[in-house]
Amino acid sequence: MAAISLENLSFRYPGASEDTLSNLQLEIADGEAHALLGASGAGKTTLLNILSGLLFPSAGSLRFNGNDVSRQSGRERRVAQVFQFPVLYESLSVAENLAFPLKTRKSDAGLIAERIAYICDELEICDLRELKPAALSLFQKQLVAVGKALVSPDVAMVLLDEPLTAVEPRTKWRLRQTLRRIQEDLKVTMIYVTHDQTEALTFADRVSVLSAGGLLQTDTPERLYAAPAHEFVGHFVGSPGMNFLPGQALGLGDVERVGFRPEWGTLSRGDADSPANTDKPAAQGSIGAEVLRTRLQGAQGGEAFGLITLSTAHGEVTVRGPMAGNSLQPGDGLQLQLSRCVCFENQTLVREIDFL
Ligand SMILES: Nc1ncnc2c1ncn2[C@@H]1O[C@H](COP(=O)(O)OP(=O)(O)OP(=O)(O)O)[C@@H](O)[C@H]1O
Repeated sequence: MAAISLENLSFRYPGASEDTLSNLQLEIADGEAHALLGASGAGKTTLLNILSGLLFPSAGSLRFNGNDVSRQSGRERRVAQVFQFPVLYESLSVAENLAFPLKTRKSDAGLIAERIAYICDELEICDLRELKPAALSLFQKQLVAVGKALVSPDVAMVLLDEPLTAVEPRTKWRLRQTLRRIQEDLKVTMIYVTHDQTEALTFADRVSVLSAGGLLQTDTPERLYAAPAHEFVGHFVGSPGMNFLPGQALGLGDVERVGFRPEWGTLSRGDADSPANTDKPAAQGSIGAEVLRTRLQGAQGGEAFGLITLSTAHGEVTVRGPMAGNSLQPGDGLQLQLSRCVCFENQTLVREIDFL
């Protein structure tokens, strides 16, 4: 397995006037489960193609275990890839499909048999060995494709390109869990490329958020959530994303903007001294608000629970929490108390504040 490092890596498509990827700096540890997360057009496919050796960087370098592999083919780098749609030979059995990468490298029969047994055991697909792909579910086919990627004993890294795309919806979570288990068991360096934050945050040890060809943050899922380095990350990660208000709204006039997650707010009935929709800065961490609308999501501990959109003097915000027996009505005056917020200058994180 390999540690991967990108050093000031940039890429520009021939004829383009701007770089599609600019100055990427990234260190991925040997055996790490890493996710590249970004919206459509962020540059994920371009970076994936650079990692797999289909494209070469225009500037900077890509290193595997310290060796510059920027100009090597995927085969030389020993990169294996799992695509959105399982790539299997329909005329070959599962065992023969698994053997294929080793046969093309002229591995000896003993090693091939040993590796197929090992992979089938690890992926729990021993009962599928003699079946042809046509007899398999999409879930099973993708599992075999993962097996093909892992079968070579000297694979340096496995790239997973939106691997759940083609799998039946009800088995997506199972494949994601299986991938995670395999990664942990085999300690393979895996890079999972996706636009889906749930997939990225539940699969990876660390996630890199890519936007407009730049890396905004590389961090653990917990830190991405609690301390987004950039406002875009706060907005993009989480469902719904982070709320933003001017610093002055919370009496934090020394910072430009504050962000808080819907989960970081609790609501209480407003009092006469804290009317909603006034410009008066509130005590730090507390602000007057008025209910705009509510959206029931379910119940927790027998109490209605959902999203409450509030109007404040400084803009709308959304809070997740109990809906007081669903008795909240549009127009109700409330007090919003935050447990935590993060502060931004020029869209960049400058301070984290825990109020409680
Ligand atoms: N062959 C190409 N020539 C010129 N520009 C390209 C080419 N391929 C992609 N691009 C541009 O590079 C940028 C990044 O595209 P890329 O496909 O890497 O993004 P992505 O994050 O994978 O998006 P998606 O999830 O939609 O595939 C886009 O602006 C795209 O238009």
